[in-house]
Amino acid sequence: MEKDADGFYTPKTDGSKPEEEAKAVETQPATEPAPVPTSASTDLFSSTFEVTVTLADQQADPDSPLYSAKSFEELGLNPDLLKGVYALGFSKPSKIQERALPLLLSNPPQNMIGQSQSGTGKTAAFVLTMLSRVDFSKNKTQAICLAPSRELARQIMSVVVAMGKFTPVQTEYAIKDNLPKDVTRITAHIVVGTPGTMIDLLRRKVIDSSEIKVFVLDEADNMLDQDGLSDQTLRVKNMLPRQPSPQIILFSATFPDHVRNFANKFAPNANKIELQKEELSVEGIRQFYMDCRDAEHKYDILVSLYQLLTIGQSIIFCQHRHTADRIAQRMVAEGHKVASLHGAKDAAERDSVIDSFREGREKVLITTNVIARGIDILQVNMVVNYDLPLMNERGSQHSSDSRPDIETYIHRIGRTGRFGRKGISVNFVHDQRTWQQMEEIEKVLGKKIIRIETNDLDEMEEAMKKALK
Ligand SMILES: Nc1ncnc2c1ncn2[C@@H]1O[C@H](COP(=O)(O)OP(=O)(O)OP(=O)(O)O)[C@@H](O)[C@H]1O
Repeated sequence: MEKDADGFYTPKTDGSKPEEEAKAVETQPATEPAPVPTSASTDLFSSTFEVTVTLADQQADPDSPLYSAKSFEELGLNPDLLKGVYALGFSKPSKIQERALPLLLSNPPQNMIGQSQSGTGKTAAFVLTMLSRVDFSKNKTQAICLAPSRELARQIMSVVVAMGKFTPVQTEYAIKDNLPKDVTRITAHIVVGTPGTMIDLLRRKVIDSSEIKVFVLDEADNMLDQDGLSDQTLRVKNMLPRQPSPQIILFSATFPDHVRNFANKFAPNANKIELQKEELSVEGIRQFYMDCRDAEHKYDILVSLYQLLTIGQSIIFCQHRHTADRIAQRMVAEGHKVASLHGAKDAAERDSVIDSFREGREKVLITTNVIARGIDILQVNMVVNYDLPLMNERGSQHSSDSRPDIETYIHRIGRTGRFGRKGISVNFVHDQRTWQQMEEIEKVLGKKIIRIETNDLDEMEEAMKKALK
């Protein structure tokens, strides 16, 4: 894999589509995802802070989710995929990769419900399975993958393209505004997208589902949650072949009980890899909170944190789209450089904002739950919960439910501390209610959330430095 000076790789451009199919659909997506950084084996964290623990140390520690006793060679991957894995800079599998891949690749194919902490390499496990199961000699769609956001679908695609670099794989997106309206046929081996567009393509028979043999749901608990995308996900499943039914692969860092039951029905007789409740959050993420006087004070504190937010990169999560926009506009008007991203922006703008953040051109991203899950940007060392995530944001069924949304909290803070790196999260609380919500999060996760004085930025900086060491 070619890396540029900053250690980024360039995804393969797939121009190998036969002529007549190329007429039906452009093989290249309208917007290419930004390159995803590779994981150098020891260069964990490039900021002004010194890092003392190396990835190699963590991968040798049996208590770490990154630990593995095996090598990639021992996991049954074909040589072209091994080349792809090594070209990405992976030297050893993580625990979830070591455990899941032999099960995922064994024959006859079996379903999988796999859980592992954020940033521990689930994507590679399901991407390698899709690539392993495709018969490249057939120009038919054989694997589909659904994710809850276009940003995540684009990121997954960049991993498919990178890991499949030494194979003739053809890929296509099923995300809004990425295909010509009059497209009549997609023959790409692997299609990655979001449920609405995937339904549309299957319904119109643009994707012929008859040879689909792998069906992946990333962020599966979200894709199967009644308050989330379960209706749409079910519709996709109902359009896939019944006999033989595809191998169904569900992955997430969280599987709350109410979704797990449904997941068991959705992926019957699945092999299961589960986490205990106390293992849910990642060790390398230090959690803090700041006690703000009122809602307006939250804004002042955020602004006063700006220097710290830009040491590495930061993601600020708000409850509402308009809050994200308003904060971003105010900060920009006051001379700060920040970007905002949410689901009300059009596709082209969303792509350009996330790409620019991924490439480090923007250092502070103010957003909503739209990118709470899956997004993998190694330089993000700080997450701020400007508003805590609440159950009532999940959907209409919970419209008056102001309990904290623990799963979304875990995913949000998991945007930092990726694959053994250090990171910090800061929660803003500003009244009795938000205080109680945070206490509940603390209780459920069993991890101390440490107070930092809002008027002592030196303390904040010190605490940050310590947490990131
Ligand atoms: N074996 C490996 N060696 C080195 N780096 C790896 C390995 N596997 C994955 N990575 C890197 O670790 C990072 C996190 O991986 P990934 O995005 O798949 O996490 P995840 O488990 O899907 O997280 P989330 O639950 O947040 O979606 C990525 O940058 C990926 O390239």
